[in-house]
Formats: sequence, structure tokens, C-alpha cells
Amino acid sequence: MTQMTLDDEPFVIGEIDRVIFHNKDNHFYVCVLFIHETNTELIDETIVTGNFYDINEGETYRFTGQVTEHQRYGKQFQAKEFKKDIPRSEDGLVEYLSGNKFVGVGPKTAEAVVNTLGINALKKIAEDYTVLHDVPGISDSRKRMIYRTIKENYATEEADLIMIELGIEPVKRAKIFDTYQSETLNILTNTPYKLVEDIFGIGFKKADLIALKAGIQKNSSDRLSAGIHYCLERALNEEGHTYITLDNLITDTLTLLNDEVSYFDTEDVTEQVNTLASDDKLVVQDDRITDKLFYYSEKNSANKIYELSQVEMKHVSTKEIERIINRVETELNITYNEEQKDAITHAVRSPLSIITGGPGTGKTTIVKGIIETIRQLNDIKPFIDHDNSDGLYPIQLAAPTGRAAKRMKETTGIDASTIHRLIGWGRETEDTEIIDNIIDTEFIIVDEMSMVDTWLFYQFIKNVLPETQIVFVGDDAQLPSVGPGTVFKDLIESRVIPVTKLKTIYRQAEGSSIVKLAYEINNGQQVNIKERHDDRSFIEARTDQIADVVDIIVKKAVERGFDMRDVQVLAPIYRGPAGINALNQVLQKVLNPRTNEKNEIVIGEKVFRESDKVIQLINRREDNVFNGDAGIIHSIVDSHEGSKESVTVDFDGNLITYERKDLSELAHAYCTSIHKAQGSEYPIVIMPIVPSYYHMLQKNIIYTGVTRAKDSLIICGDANSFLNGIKREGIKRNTMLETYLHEIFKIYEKLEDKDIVIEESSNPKSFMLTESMVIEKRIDPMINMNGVTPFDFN
Ligand SMILES: Nc1ncnc2c1ncn2[C@@H]1O[C@H](COP(=O)(O)OP(=O)(O)OP(=O)(O)O)[C@@H](O)[C@H]1O
Repeated sequence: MTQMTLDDEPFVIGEIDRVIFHNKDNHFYVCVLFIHETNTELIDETIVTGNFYDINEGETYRFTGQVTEHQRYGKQFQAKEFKKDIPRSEDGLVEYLSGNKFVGVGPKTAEAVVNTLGINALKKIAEDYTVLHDVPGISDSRKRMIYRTIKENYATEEADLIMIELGIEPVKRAKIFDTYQSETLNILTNTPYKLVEDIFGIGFKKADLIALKAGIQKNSSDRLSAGIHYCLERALNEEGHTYITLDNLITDTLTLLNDEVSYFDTEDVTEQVNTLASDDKLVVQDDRITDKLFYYSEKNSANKIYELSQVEMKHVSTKEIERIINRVETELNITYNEEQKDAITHAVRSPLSIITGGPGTGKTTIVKGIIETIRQLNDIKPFIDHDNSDGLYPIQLAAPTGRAAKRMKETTGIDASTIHRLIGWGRETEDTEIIDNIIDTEFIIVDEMSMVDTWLFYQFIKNVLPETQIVFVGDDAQLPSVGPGTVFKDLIESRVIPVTKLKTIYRQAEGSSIVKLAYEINNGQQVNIKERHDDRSFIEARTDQIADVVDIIVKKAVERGFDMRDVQVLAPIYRGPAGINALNQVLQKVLNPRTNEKNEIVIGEKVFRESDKVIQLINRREDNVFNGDAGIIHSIVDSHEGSKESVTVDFDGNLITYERKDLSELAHAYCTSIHKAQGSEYPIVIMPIVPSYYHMLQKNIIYTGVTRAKDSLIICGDANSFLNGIKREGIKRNTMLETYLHEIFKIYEKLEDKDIVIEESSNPKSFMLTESMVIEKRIDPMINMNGVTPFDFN
């Protein structure tokens, strides 16, 4: 086996003749380079592209990367790294010092500097200004200018060198320079942990490497604080908790920061947590540590839920509701079962209510019934007869994703909005900004509640008017929200809001074996995965065969007239031969092969092509495009044609144009993660399940994947991995919403008083506890543990 050495890595050294294109936002350059030296097939002159910090025409650089073939412009050099070629010969140095960077320095002065100080003149001057006094014939002001220019460049190059050695990519290096400017070297060498806070994409581990290289002691308190923050953020943002216990925080922090040597102990972490809390950087409650955002989100959401639930409702008799439901049944040509009627009754009578159920239990059918019942009870015009130009129809539908909102609108005929849009959460809204934008409506129905995280829920609920009634709808067996918290579960389990759990499955009665499989998974029943059904099948395959199997199935689907929007491959991980990235490459070849007519743009290892199916990875609220929305690339404009490079994506008729710098927001969507598919349904779902997915194969992930399939589900891979996966429960998230709800509703006093009000109370305001709740006595051990801990300093 031959190994590539550093010298084998393709490089070009040469002088920048001119810059053809420069994007100031991401420092992407297209330049013409006169080649001095190269180990590639390029000769004389080439185009070099890449993200560079501060490239100057007329200067010499060394680029490493690869030769690529541009469809129209032939061979060019795509640079991964670049480095200024510091003049090494005396002539080169004279040329450099008399170049346009050193205003007023001509060849004579430059020669004098080099003659006096020699080949290491730059280093000598940067280290000690006074060496310039030895150079004859330069004025003091010129000496100062030379010193300043060299020093600035020296610091930039030194900082750049540190970052290159640490493997920090050019785009991030440029961002660091942009943020700190002339302070870059200073920050890198003295307070590198600042980078974790200031630069998105620089994590604790990278900052730690920088710090250690800069000679910062491993037992410094800056390092301890950064480590504590990192472990807390990891628990919140990666594991989805809304707090971490002190014990876990101590263990995690010590594991992170200590190696063979113990730089910190339990007491050090405890003390530092204490300090950070008194500086208002963390919140400590009993033995729980969290950040302010989540503490106030959960606390204030609980208070608002209490406030909303106390609103006195207009009394509607059971008879009256039954009469209206009967009429609605006739109009909609349906007979609601008892649990469905209960759901409608709670929705109408209670300020807040919850409906949860698996696929095919009639959630959509009930939502239609609720809308009709509310409309008839309150004399609200049908939506189509209402002039909604002001957007003030008294019934508002909302969902956490654009796709779910669209589906709601399609099934009910009433305008539905994303929660973000409803509260005016725009592109410019800061991540931590608390939105003040009251939702002016009388009834709100929120669907796909399992996808709503703690922060979004708080932003929503705080903007609801006290007299607005809300119905929360979802499937609590699905994956929890991507962001921290388990809001829907907490609301259900707190039992302070009437909940209807739908158990009768209608779609199964219609012969769906996909729905049957979903219920077997959710209820922990025996599953026969290999059994063939009209709507689902299993194909045995090894990991290395998955790409071929997927390729064959998709080709067959295309032959039968399905298009790429109908077929969705879902996998739980990105890397590896059966990961999302590899499968997207295979699927792109089948579903959207390269042709001369289709423009392309290369972003790192991805090639985006016109007609590609793509997915949006973060919320782009201003354009009404959200994390997980899928679209088709409509057109790609090339910068060589004079206009800026851009990609326009068609999201169901909503055309959005991305500049090159924004393209990291997009990924191919032939195969997506199961998390990203939450809230969407597809006619055909192909789900590979292989042993290498092991750590991601859990009940709620597989359940969510299976329930995305509407007509056809093809599982391929290893049956045992599937069967073991559905037995594994995901890690339970630590959250406080349920506890805060209990506290505010004073549920314990009610328990002690045996003050039990049954569910059928005609006054929903007093809905509190049913007998079954008392029997179960679900007491959270955290409650009333306000006793002594070392952290009662708040
Ligand atoms: N009471 C009922 N009687 C007869 N059919 C019903 C009843 N309730 C629902 N259905 C039927 O069951 C099917 C599934 O209902 P619906 O789409 O409302 O369920 P869902 O819970 O929203 O499902 P999903 O979440 O999978 O979309 C539909 O065909 C619907 O017409």
C-alpha cells in the first residue's frame, strides 16, 4: 500500500494576477494565478477558488487542494488551504518591503533594511522596533510605519499559523479574524475559551487545544468555567434535558478536564458553579443546574398554563354539546366514537385541552369536528365565507413545521400557520430574544405538539391572550422535539389539563399493516418483521449491500411512475456505507443524474444539481422556510456569467434564492434522518436498519420512521437489529415543566385534602384530578425537597 506524503498533496505556488470574484461574507474567492511552481498538471496560469482570508493581488501564495474540472472553464485549482509565501531570498524581501503594503517605502529604503538586518529582517523588526535605528537614512515616522505593518502582518500570520496547525478550516479562520480583527493573536494566546462563546462551530475541545498550545495552565479557572458550560450545554442541546443534576455535572466536567493528572476535584467544580451562579451565568435550583433561558421558559410556561386554565368559561350543557356534535356528524358524514366525542367536548368546554393518539386514531377527523362545533356554538362564519384579509379569523390553526401547517390547512380548509409565523419570530430575531407579539384570536389548535420544544412553547404560550382557548394535538409516542424538553409529555403527565388518549385505530381497520406494525412497536408486542403484506415488506441485506438494495428499489419505483417526491429513504445516521450521506449520493445518481443541461455547484464534498431534491437544515423564518422543509432545486446561476453564484429552490411554489455562503443551510433530501422527517408523511418509505446504526436504534426513532409511511413501507437490512431496537427505550430527558405545573396547581394540597373533582364536571375550571390519578399517586420526588443542599445560595 502506498501512503501519500505531504509533498504528494497537490499544490500550486504563484502570484495572484487578479481577483475575479470575492464574497465578503464568507471570503470565497475566485482568482487568476500566475504559476511559479506546482506538482500538478497545470501550467503557466490557472483559476484558483477557495475561502481565503485576505488575499492580495500581486502577492505570492502557496495553495494546497486539488485540480478540478469545471464544466465550462476546464481545469482549475480548488484550494483547501493557502499560505502566504514569505519572501525567502534577499531580492524577494526587498520586493516585499517596497510593495504597496509599505506606503512610501521604495526599493532603496527596502534594500537598506535588508542589507542591515539580513534575511530575518521581518522577524527581528516584529520582535524589537529599535533594530530599525541601525538602518541608515529612514525617518522615524517611516520606521514606525514599517514596524506597524510588519507587526500587524506578523500577528495575522502567527495567528493563522496556530489555527492551521490545529486544523481549523479557512472559513472558520476567516470568521475568527473578522470577529477579533487585530486582537486575534492576543485572544488566541491569552483567552482562547472566549472562542467557544463567540464563534459558532468552535467547541470546547478546539478551544482547549488552542489554550494548551498557548501555554495556558490546565488548572486555570477559565478552563474550569468553559468546561462546566460545555457540559451543561451538551446536556441541554445534545441530550435534550432542560437541566443537569449537580452530581452529573461534576462527573462530566471532571471527566472532560482531568486526564492522568487531576487538575480539579468535586469541590473546585462545586465552587465554580457557585461563582457562575452568583455572576448570573447559570441557575441553580436545589441540586439542578440549568441556564436562565430554560429555567424561565419552564417556570413561566407553567405559570401561564395555570393562568389560562383559571379563565371562567361560558357554561355549555352536555345536552347542547351532544346536539351540536350530532349535527356535525351528519354534516361531515361520520359517527364519532365515545373517546372522540370526549375530545371534542373537552376542547369546547375547557380553556385548555389535549388530544393524543397514534396514527389513524382520527386526530384530523376530530380537529374538523372541533372546528365545526366551535363554529356553530359561537356563531362563527365558515372560513370560506369569512373575509380573512386581516388574518383575524377567530379560529387559528398552528403547527411547529411548515409541512404540518400545510397539511392542517389542506384537511380543514382553514388557514394554518407555523407557530413561528404566528408569533412573528422572524429571521432577524435573536436566538435568545423573548418575543412580545400577542396572538389575537379566540381559539387555537396546535398540531404535532410532540415536536414543540421548551423554548418555542414558552415563546408561543406567553403570547396567548388569557381568554384564548387552546387544543394541543399530537402523538406522544413519537420522538421528542429536536430542541430541549418533552413539553407535550410533560403537559399530558402533569394531568392539570384534560387529556383524551385515543385508543381506537381506524386506519388499521382499513387494512393498513403499517399502522398495525406501529402499534405493535409502541405497545411492546411481538413483531413479525419478515411477514409480507401488500403495503409493507422486509428485504434482508448486509450493511455493504444497503446502497445497492436502495438503488434497486428506487429504480423500480421510478419505472412504475413514482417521482422523487413520493419516495423517501429514512436513516438514523449520517456516516458510513449505509449512512444518509452515502445513500444520498447513490440516490442522486438514480433520481437526478448529471447531464449537460443541468447546472451544478460544488460545496465541499456535495454537488448540488438543478432538479435535486434538497432539505432546509435551519429555520429561515423570513422566507417561511423551516428546518426539515424539502424542495427541488429550480435553477443554479454561475458566477462566471457575471452575476453572483446562486441557487434557487422551489419549496412547493415558494421560490427561495440562496447565495453560495448560505448553501450550508441545504442538504440533499433523497435520504434524510428520521428526526428531520418528523411531521411529514410520504407515499413510499424505505428504511434501512443495520447493526452499525446500533446506538440510534430505539423504539421511538423506529416508530417515528414507520409512521411516516402512508401507502408503502420497505424495511431493508438486519431483522435482529430491528427487533432489538424496538425493545430499547430512549434516554429519558430531565425536565421541570411537569413539576412546576404541579407546584403552581398545588396538586399536593389537593391530594392531601382529597379534594377530588371528577372529569365530567360541568365547570371545567375546576378540572383537577380524577380518581385514577389519586390511585396512581404519581408523586415527583423532587417536589417538596426544598431542604438543605450546598446550593441554597440563589
Ligand atoms: N369515528 C370514525 N369512524 C369511521 N372512520 C373514522 C373515524 N375516525 C377516523 N376515521 C377514519 O380513520 C382514518 C384516519 O383518521 P385521521 O386521518 O383523522 O387519523 P389521524 O389520527 O389524523 O391519523 P394520522 O396521524 O396518521 O394522519 C381516516 O380515513 C378517517 O376517515
